[in-house]
Amino acid sequence: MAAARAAVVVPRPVTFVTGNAKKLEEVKAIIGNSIPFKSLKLDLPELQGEPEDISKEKARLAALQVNGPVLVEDTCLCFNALKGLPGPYIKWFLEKLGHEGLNNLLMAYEDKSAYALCAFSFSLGPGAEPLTFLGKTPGKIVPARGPTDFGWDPVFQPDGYDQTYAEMAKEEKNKISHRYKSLAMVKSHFKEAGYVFQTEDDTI
Ligand SMILES: O=c1[nH]cnc2c1ncn2[C@@H]1O[C@H](COP(=O)(O)OP(=O)(O)O)[C@@H](O)[C@H]1O
Ligand SMILES: [Mg+2]
Repeated sequence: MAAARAAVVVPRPVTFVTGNAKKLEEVKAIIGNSIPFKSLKLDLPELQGEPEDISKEKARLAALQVNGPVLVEDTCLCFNALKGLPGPYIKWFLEKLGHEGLNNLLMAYEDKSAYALCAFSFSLGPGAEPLTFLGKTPGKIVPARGPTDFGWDPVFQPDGYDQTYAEMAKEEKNKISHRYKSLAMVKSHFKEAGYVFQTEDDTI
C-alpha cells in the first residue's frame, strides 16, 4: 500500500531570523538561490548552555513566533585553553572587553588555539523538532589585524592562513568559514529532503 515517500510541501519560504546585518550578508552570499528564504529581524532570547541546545531552543521559539519554517543561527568563539569559553557568550565578552581584552584572556596560557563554531537550526514550523547543523573552523587568537566591521574577525586567524578573517577577502572567508561549513550541511539537507516550496503561483 505504502507509496513512495511524499514530498514535504513547505507552504512558505524559510524565514531566517537574525538581528545581525553582517551575518545576513554572508548567509545571502553563501546560500544564493539554493533555498528560498527571507529574513526577519527578531532578537530572540538565548538560553544558557551548550551551543546545540541553545540553537534548538531558539528555533522552537522562532517557529512559534513566525508560525512557519525558520532557520536560526548562532555563533560561538571557543578558546581551547579555556575549555571552550567564551563560546556562546562571545557576544558579551567582545562587547565588554574588546579585541585586546579577548587576547588578554589568554595571556596566562601558551595555547592560543581556538575555533569558530556556527550552529544553524532549521524547524519546519511550530511543534516540529529542529534539526541542527554545526560548522567548525579551527584557528588561533591573535592581536587584531584588518578591518573592524564584523565582530571578532580581526582577532581570529584560521589554521593554514597568514591572514585573520578580517584581512581575508569576503569570498575567501566564505569558502572556509564556520558559517560556510554549517550552511553546506543545511544545503545538503534541503537537497536530500527534497522539500517542495509552494509559491503563490502554485496555488490555484
Ligand atoms: O563570522 C563572524 N565573525 C566575527 N564575528 C562574528 C561572526 N559571527 C558572529 N560574530 C559575532 O560573535 C557574536 C556572536 O553572537 P550571536 O551569534 O548571538 O550574534 P547575534 O546575536 O549578533 O546574531 C556577536 O558579537 C557577533 O557579532
Ligand atoms: Mg544572538
